Amino acid sequence: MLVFPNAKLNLGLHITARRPDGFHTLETAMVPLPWTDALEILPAAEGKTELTLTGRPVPGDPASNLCVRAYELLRADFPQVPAVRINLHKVVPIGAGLGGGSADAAFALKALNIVLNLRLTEQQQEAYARRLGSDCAFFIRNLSALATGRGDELTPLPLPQLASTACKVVYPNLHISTAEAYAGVTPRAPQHDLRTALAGPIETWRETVVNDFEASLAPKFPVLEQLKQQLYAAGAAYASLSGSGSAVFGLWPGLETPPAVEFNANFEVWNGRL
Ligand SMILES: C[C@@](CO)(OP(=O)(O)O)[C@H](O)COP(=O)(O)OP(=O)(O)OC[C@H]1O[C@@H](n2ccc(N)nc2=O)[C@H](O)[C@@H]1O
Ligand SMILES: Nc1ncnc2c1ncn2[C@@H]1O[C@H](COP(=O)(O)OP(=O)(O)O)[C@@H](O)[C@H]1O
Repeated sequence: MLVFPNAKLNLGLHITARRPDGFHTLETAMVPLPWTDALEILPAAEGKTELTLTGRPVPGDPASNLCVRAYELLRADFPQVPAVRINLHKVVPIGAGLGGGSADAAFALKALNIVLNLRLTEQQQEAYARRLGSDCAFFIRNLSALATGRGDELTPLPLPQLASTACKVVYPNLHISTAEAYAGVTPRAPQHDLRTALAGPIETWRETVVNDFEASLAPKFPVLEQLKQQLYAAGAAYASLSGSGSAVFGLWPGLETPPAVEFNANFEVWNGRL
């Protein structure tokens, strides 16, 4: 079975408290971004589960790849399942705040559910996904949602303004560790109610929709603010860091495609619609 795990963007992100377990409570809107990897899961020819990686190099031991961890998690509960061959072609930038690894984990669970005929409900798949990462549960239903708690409590959040909006995502070739980014933030009460702010026209979001990672990352990574300013100079109605970065995106309501913008030649750019 061949699936295409897509990335996500965060629209606003409030880090509200540090929990005793070291994780943080947050509220953020998550929307699917159609920048995708390709993931194939097949019954294994021999009795051994194997992963083949192509495309962008994925840091870390292949045995700890989130696709393999998804399989191992299911096998612990369903020991009779056969071995599988997993082929992952990695496209989405890593350490970018685009949730690419989390998407691979969730899409692996969804594909394994079908290939191994496990008949898990979406709710059960979300429960497995949560165990692989805070962001993973979002990618099971893969619909725009308000995420609270650790980022895994999801409430549907339709955002009709995005239907006719062009989007540009810029990855400045910088790997930002999510754990380190959280460690640099001082939690605080939100200045605006996120749901109310996002109900307004996109043009108002510049004043009301904030990603709390931006202020703490800015001194260390000045390129992030520079990218936002470049996107605003090119007419974006809203520009922001996604998640814990380093990808920055801009939105152009009413446009089919975003305007061309000159970035450093080492940066990667995705243009399209959400
Ligand atoms: C910041 C966000 C916003 O959507 O996305 P990314 O920037 O990673 O894409 C997420 O909260 C990232 O979720 P995810 O990438 O799944 O994180 P996890 O694997 O669960 O945790 C990685 C590390 O981040 C920190 N962490 C994560 C989630 C959370 N609510 N509080 C935390 O403090 C912890 O230090 C944890 O060890
Ligand atoms: N399939 C995978 N794709 C990407 N990263 C993976 C994968 N499996 C494990 N990882 C690990 O997860 C880390 C961060 O993944 P990713 O979700 O892409 O970043 P972000 O948290 O910025 O959205 C990487 O440093 C990598 O070691």
